[in-house]
Amino acid sequence: MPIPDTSRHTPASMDANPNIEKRASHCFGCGPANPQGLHLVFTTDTSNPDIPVATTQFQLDRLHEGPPGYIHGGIVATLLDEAMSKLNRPLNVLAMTRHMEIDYLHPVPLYQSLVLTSRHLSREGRKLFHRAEIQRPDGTVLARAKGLFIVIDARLLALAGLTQPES
Ligand SMILES: CCCCCCCCCCCCCC(=O)SCCNC(=O)CCNC(=O)[C@H](O)C(C)(C)COP(=O)(O)OP(=O)(O)OC[C@H]1O[C@@H](n2cnc3c(N)ncnc32)[C@H](O)[C@@H]1OP(=O)(O)O
Repeated sequence: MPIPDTSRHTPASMDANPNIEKRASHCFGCGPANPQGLHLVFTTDTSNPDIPVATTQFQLDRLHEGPPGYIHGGIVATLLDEAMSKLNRPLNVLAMTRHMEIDYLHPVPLYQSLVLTSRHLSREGRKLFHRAEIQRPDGTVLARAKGLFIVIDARLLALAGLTQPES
């Protein structure tokens, strides 16, 4: 019997380390340990600490195809969600996506280098409002999203058997 590939088959509940950041190494969007993930690496501009901006460049191939030659719409949503989620740590919170809405303005092409960027808009208590865009290098916006993220408190994290990130 073949030995299971633990990078794919170990359930999160069986990971030894409860630290939330170490567990994030298999995140489909940004986890370096996920062999099928997107491996997105963001640069975060915190020159205005109240309005962080996250940016990355990416290029996908047919593994993520939807319409012939273009990225699947669900993957477009993943890209936009991932970019917005990268604004939470610079704001010193853990937060999860509660709601997002997407405008698919143009098909998003495979095999082209594209720019994915996100920006924090505002905060109301535990509600964070962000936006994100996918652009061609010439600035043409192909898809954009607005997202509502809810701050996860330590109690909820503990209930899930997880611990806070190391500061
Ligand atoms: C538990 C595991 C923890 C893991 C931590 C990982 C951290 C890092 C992970 C990185 C992940 C990367 C990203 C990912 O992929 S995250 C993965 C995808 N997201 C999820 O799985 C989250 C699932 N949802 C939940 O678990 C709960 O909803 C949470 C815990 C988030 C909040 O549940 P809770 O029961 O506490 O609250 P609520 O849901 O009733 O509502 C909350 C508030 O939102 C308001 N509202 C709702 N809709 C709208 C709207 N359209 N416009 C304006 N406002 C709206 C609503 O009125 C309320 O406001 P208020 O009444 O309070 O004023």
